[in-house]
Amino acid sequence: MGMLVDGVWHDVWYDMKESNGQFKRQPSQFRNWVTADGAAGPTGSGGFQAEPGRYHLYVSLACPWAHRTLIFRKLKKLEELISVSVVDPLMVENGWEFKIGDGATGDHLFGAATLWQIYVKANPHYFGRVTVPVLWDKKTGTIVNNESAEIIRMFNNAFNGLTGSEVDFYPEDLRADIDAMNAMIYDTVNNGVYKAGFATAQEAYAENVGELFETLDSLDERLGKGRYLFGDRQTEADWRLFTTLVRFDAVYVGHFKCNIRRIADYRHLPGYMRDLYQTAGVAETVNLNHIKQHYYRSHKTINPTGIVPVGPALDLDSPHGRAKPYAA
Ligand SMILES: N[C@@H](CCC(=O)N[C@@H](CS)C(=O)NCC(=O)O)C(=O)O
Repeated sequence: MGMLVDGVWHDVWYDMKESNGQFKRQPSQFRNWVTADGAAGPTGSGGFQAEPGRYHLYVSLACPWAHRTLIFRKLKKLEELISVSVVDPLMVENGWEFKIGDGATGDHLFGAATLWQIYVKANPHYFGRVTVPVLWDKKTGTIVNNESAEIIRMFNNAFNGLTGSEVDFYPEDLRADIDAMNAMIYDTVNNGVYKAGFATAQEAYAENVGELFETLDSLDERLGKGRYLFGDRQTEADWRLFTTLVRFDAVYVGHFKCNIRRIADYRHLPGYMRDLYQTAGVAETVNLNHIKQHYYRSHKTINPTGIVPVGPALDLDSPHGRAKPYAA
């Protein structure tokens, strides 16, 4: 684990002294958008037109943020258009590394050894953390964007003219509600588990765990009234929640000490999670081995022995029971 300082790699853990033991996630720095016609998106500059074969995704199968982009690539029929390289699950002194085997693919574009080398290709003076996912432009040789929330928005619509995909996970009439739901889920659930797990002060940990379970309790209640977060319409908000839920009992309960309840203990969340998991194509994006290997072996300050727990036994393929009574 480390960061780049003026393009030079340094092996350093998160500095939390300034923040009273609270984990603060750094904003992503590459913020251009791929658009249908190459016009600039909401941030950054233009010149990144949706074209088959032009873009490449760098992901970790362990990472919940990168996982969103893989799900959207699958559901939006982008597999033929956007290629992917998968990093090794272990992230230690060199950060994310490229190795081949057991689901890790190596770097298909440059044969690089580490992800930081890709960041330096895009910006030789890059200063900051080296995170997945990364959306790379083969044509101009740079990183278009390294913010998963934005990459999934691009995938949702920029390539529709090429794929013919019409499914819309961010429909106009629900946008404000989806944004509000995302904000709550991001802060207290997606990032909430990290804020609990990386906390180095008891109070910071307890506060974040409390907020996390308050949100999970309220979501469980909401999911008693509809199949998805917005009734019978599957949206971006469901997929953003899913990537944390599917890691929860295997990793966050033990490794991040988010252990007031398991997802399995809830009434509606387990079936909801399996429903999403069983959506065509999604199971192939879930790699519980990478997930467990990454967290338990990479965070030496949390789990110094690097022992990976054998359990829990999860059955994501069992019937989800969610299609009724919610179907109209
Ligand atoms: N805001 C980013 C966050 C991505 C992120 O933090 N990824 C983690 C893996 S789960 C990472 O690569 N961390 C490396 C580091 O912080 O040094 C996004 O959603 O794309």
